[in-house]
Order: sequence, then C-alpha cells, then structure tokens
Amino acid sequence: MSDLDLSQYGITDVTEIIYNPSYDQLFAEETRADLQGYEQGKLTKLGAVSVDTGIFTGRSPKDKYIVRDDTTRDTVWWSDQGKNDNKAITPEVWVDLKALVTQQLSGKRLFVVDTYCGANADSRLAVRFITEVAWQAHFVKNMFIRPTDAELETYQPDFIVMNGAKCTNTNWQQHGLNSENFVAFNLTERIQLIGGTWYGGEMKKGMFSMMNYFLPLQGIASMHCSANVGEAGDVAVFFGLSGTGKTTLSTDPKRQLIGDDEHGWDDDGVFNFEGGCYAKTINLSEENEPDIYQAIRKDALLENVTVLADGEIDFNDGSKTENTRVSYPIYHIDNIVTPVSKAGHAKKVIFLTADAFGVLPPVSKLTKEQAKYHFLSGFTAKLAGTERGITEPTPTFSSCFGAAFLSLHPTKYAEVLGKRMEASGAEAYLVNTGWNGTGKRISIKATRAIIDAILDGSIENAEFVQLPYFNLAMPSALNGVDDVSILDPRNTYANLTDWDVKAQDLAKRFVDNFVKFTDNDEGKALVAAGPQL
Ligand SMILES: Nc1ncnc2c1ncn2[C@@H]1O[C@H](COP(=O)(O)OP(=O)(O)OP(=O)(O)O)[C@@H](O)[C@H]1O
Ligand SMILES: O=C([O-])CC(=O)C(=O)O
Ligand SMILES: [Mn+2]
Repeated sequence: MSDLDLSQYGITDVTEIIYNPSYDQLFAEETRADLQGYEQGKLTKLGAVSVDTGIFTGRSPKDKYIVRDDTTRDTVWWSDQGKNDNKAITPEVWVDLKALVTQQLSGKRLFVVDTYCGANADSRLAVRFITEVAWQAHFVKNMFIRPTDAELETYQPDFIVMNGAKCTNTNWQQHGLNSENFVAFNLTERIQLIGGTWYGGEMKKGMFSMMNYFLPLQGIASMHCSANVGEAGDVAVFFGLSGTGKTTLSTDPKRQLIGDDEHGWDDDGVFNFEGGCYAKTINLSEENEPDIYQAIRKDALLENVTVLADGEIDFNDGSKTENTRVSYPIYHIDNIVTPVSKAGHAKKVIFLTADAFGVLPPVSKLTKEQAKYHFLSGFTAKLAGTERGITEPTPTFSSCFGAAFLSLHPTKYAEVLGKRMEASGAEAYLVNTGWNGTGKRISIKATRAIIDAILDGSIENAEFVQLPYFNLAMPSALNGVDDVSILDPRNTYANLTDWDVKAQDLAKRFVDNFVKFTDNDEGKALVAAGPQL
C-alpha cells in the first residue's frame, strides 16, 4: 500500500508512509534513540514497551464535539438536550479543525493502520488511523481488530481517524470551544480529528461512540460491557463505568474471554468490537491478577507506569496518574474465544456499580423492570484517572453505565437491550464492586465468588431478603463468600442509623435523577421499580 494517497484527506507532501507496521517494526520505531519527549518508548523487563502519554493521561470529555448537520441533527443526543458530552460544532468550525490536523500531518513521515471495529462483517466499521506517533499506531494495532492479509486486499475504510496530537487550536475562544484541545467527529464525512491530546483512549472510545451511533439504529445493542462464555456456551456480559471491574472480572480462567470493554448484541449473539484489552495496572500483582500480569510482555504497550533504570516496573506508583494502563492484543490472554471474538446470546447481564456511598449490597437480583430502571440510571462512581480532573471516587449517574460514549438518547440503548434480554430470557444482577460501611472497597475475592455464584446459577438457590428503600433482593448466603454478613450492607455499619441516613440520601438522588426519563409513559411506569422514599 505504498501507493496510498493521503491527499484525498487533505494530507499532502507525505515523506513516507509506514503502512500497517508489524509489531517488530513498531518496536523499532517507538524505541528509536532520536525520539524526543512523549514519543520515546522504553523497554521494560517484562518485554513490553512503556510510554508516557503526555499531559493527558485520561480522556478529555469536555473537549469532545460532533458536527451538527443534516446527518446528525435529528439523531444525536445533543448536550443541549440533556446533560451529556455531545457538544455541537458547525461545519465551519469543522473545516478549521480539519485544516489544523491536515496541516500538522502534511509533510511528515506517517503511520497508517487499517483496522476493523466490530467482529461481525455486516456491522463492523473499517477504521483507518493516521498518526505521526509510532506508539499511537501501536496502541490502535493492539486495541482494534487486525485484518487478515486477504481482508487487506479489498480493504476500503468506512471511517478515518486523523490524529494530530501535536497541534492545538489557538482560535478555540473565537470558535466557542472548551479549550485548545479537541476531539471532533463528522458523521457525514466519517472522520474523527484529534488535536492537543496524545491519549490513545480518545481513538478507542471515539470509535466506540461511533458504533454506539450506527448499531442501535439497526436494532443491534451496543454496550459498554465486558463479556465471557462458560463451557456450556453460557454467555455473560458485565456492564460498568471505568474502574468498576469489567476487565478484572471478565478475565476469568474458568471462562473464555470474548472481550473486556465494548460489545454488540445482534440476532446471532454477543460480539466484541475490539481486538485487544486495555487493563488498569495500578497496584497490579502477579499473584492477584495472574492472567493480566502475564499478558504484559512483548507487543503489549504500557502507559504512564514508573519504570526504574533497570527496566523494572513499579506498578504501585500512581504518581503520573491513577490511570496507569497496558494495552495488549486479546490473544495475550490464554482462555479466549477464537478465531472470532463472538458467542451466543447472553443469559446473564451484570451491572457493575462502584458505590462510593457504601449503601448498595454487593449483589442483588433485579426484576425486569428494575433492570431497565438501573440501566437507565447507571448509578456508579467515576473512579480516579480515566477522565481529566477526576482524582477521587465521585458518585455519578452515567446512563447505560457509559453516558460519555452514548451518541443517541439513553432510552434507545435501553430499548434495544431490553428486547435482546427479553428474547434470550436473560437475568439481570446489580453487583456493587465499590464500598461498604467499613469504608473499604469490597474485596475482589468476595466479588469473584459472587460472580461465580451468578454464573453457575447457585445464587438462584439462595434465600433472598429485600433491602429497604431500594427494594433490592439480596441473597443471605452464597458459596465462596466466607463472611456472609457482608451480603447485607447494613451489617457493615457499626450503627444502623448511619446506613439509614446515607440510604435515604442515595434513594433521593436516584429519584431526582430519574425525573428526566419521566416525560413519557414508559419512563413514568419505571419509577415504581426504583428506590422509594
Ligand atoms: N471488588 C472489586 N471488584 C473488581 N475490581 C476491584 C474490586 N476491588 C478493587 N478492584 C480494583 O478495581 C479496578 C477495576 O478495574 P477494571 O480495569 O477491571 O475496570 P474496567 O471496568 O475494566 O474499567 P475501564 O472501562 O476503565 O477499562 C482494578 O484495579 C481492581 O483491582
Ligand atoms: O477505554 C477504556 O477502557 C477506559 C474507559 O472506559 C474510559 O476511557 O472511560
Ligand atoms: Mn477495562
């Protein structure tokens, strides 16, 4: 593909194109001795290269924009129609941003990486990434689906991502934008532009937002969830906002991994959008997370971890960010679905919430109506690091457990998911991986035992008690949960009144938040499934 012509995108005078570099080429490029600053990668003792992502060590949702035009005007859930990050820009501002990025990339030596987003040929996006930074090319090669040689022969991109991380928009105030940094989408041209931020997650979550636009309009659920499948073909999906445990809990040696973060659900079943995983590494240990630890080897790419002079990694050091990460191709995990990351219809739907208030039980079984209510509410906490400016657990209602990535109104996702769950007879559970009355986070060991009990069905044999205000059905005992008293959060408080005060406060927050969904009959009907004061 050396004859690839980037002038069709406005990028001219390119000195060289490194097209679909191999891992060995990427290694050589990102560790070149003449690279400066954030471009320079370091080889670590584990064999993976480590980079610093720059000023941005997480996504920057306030710098996200979508062109409002005939394509998007009546489909996108705009920020002036509810609290969300889909800020509109005009086609005129887009032209200026595109000129900045194409100018930045013109006259350069560029990496072009052709990928797919989505494992199913009939709904995938062929996404072409253009960047001048070698490790950014490495990141997208890890995270997206790598086409086969045969696929590359007929490859035609559906979407272009032009990463101009090194340029900023000095005219941002005249443009009425948030800052000199920008992450902008044009659904008519099918292009994403990036300026100012080097963070790779903008490309990953950018294309997720695009899948979230295109798929529900075709009746396919598009979900911020991880997914795995048991020996009997039983598929489970784990929804959750960043840091709530999607990657940790879906990486389960007893089950084949489908994917750790973004999935679709169509007439055939659940399928991955990605070709890799993006795991948090803060406080990572070989003992607690053996599968993720061993995935950190040659071809994996570490971000913002502390590397000592001898190449040793200090995973406990969060001084650059709490959001230290590693990306790796999915085949770095042993037990995965192959050759295509897809399986059948989900029978278990798990909503992971990290409750920073310590009010919700570690697990409860949801009724159909409660599942809809909690999916729309998306109560959880934003954990430190993944978004700019978030430094401690901050309670939030993030619709569909991924509001930052929703391009359409939340009810659209609820409607499609509801239909898929109905058709497969899926059961739903709310799992709190956050805090309880002890002031500590519920242990991973307890959460893993809870997940096991959900997935092997043994939870169904438990006796259930109802939690006041929330009317959540909590099991009184589960196999593998040594201290069953934690299953009722009230037991973790020295003083029951303390739970009660917090519970009433949280119940009220749910009620207040849900008002925005009650402008139609369906929404009104769901209120009864939510917390009651
Ligand atoms: N009870 C628990 N269950 C799950 N994870 C826990 C628990 N307690 C602490 N943790 C920690 O919380 C973090 C969960 O992060 P994980 O990467 O699994 O989240 P994620 O949902 O995949 O986030 P992202 O969308 O950002 O990738 C890990 O660092 C894990 O060690
Ligand atoms: O993409 C990821 O895995 C991290 C994430 O959820 C986010 O950026 O919020
Ligand atoms: Mn994850």
